[in-house]
Amino acid sequence: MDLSARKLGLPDRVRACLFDLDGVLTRTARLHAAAWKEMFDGFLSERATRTGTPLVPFDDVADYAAYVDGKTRADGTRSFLASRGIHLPEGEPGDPPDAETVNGLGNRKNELMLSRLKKDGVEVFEGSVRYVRAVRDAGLRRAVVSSSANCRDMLAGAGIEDLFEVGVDGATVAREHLAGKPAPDAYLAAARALGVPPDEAAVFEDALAGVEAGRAGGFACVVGVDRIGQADALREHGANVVVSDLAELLERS
Ligand SMILES: O=P(O)(O)OC[C@H]1O[C@@H](O)[C@H](O)[C@@H](O)[C@@H]1O
Repeated sequence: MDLSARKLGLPDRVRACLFDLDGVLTRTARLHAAAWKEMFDGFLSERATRTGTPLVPFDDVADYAAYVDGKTRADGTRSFLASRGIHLPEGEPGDPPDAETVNGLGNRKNELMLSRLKKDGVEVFEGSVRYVRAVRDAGLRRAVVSSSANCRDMLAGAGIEDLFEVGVDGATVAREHLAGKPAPDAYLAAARALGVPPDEAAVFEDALAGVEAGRAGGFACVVGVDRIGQADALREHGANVVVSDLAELLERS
């Protein structure tokens, strides 16, 4: 029996922990949600004026959780637009931020996100950092698995990059043509890079698309991290256990 994993509130067979970034390790999910709202509301309002239809703004809680949270920038853009019956051309990665394409809107959101990051900086959840240190001290392997192409900069900005041996992020997903969350591919790639089979690895996620990815990958345990009162939805989408802070897992065991 491996007592190390048990002290971390995880099944005995767990040898690796795979952490999402935004909303699990760093307090950046609300910055993403605000940047998405600013971008989509600008786009929707121009469109409403042009077509003479009423403006229904982006809901930064409900729309964010259902269509955008946890997904890559392009998948989030497409998914929300589809929920409103809007289909735009893909365009090119280098499209200017005023282009009416999936890439153009994504680039517009990224400009807004980067200026918010510059202003607010990257704050961590202290309980999460304490937990990751306990995971390291127990001798378990550690990876970050994020859909964000800004993941490396955010880890560096938060000063926690040294805690992780492997990083699979939005840039990796694009470069290696992986399917984004809710597909399990990014988590499976991280487990493979650590040399640990999925049924000996735990996934830590705050997004519905993220816990779905954990369930689809056949991981030993999917820990849902509930920051916004969506514990039931996290369970329905694949979490085996839900906590409001990772430090709770240390206190439990
Ligand atoms: O636009 P980025 O930084 O590449 O991030 C993509 C996505 O990354 C995910 O981690 C966030 O949950 C989403 O909100 C975000 O949209």
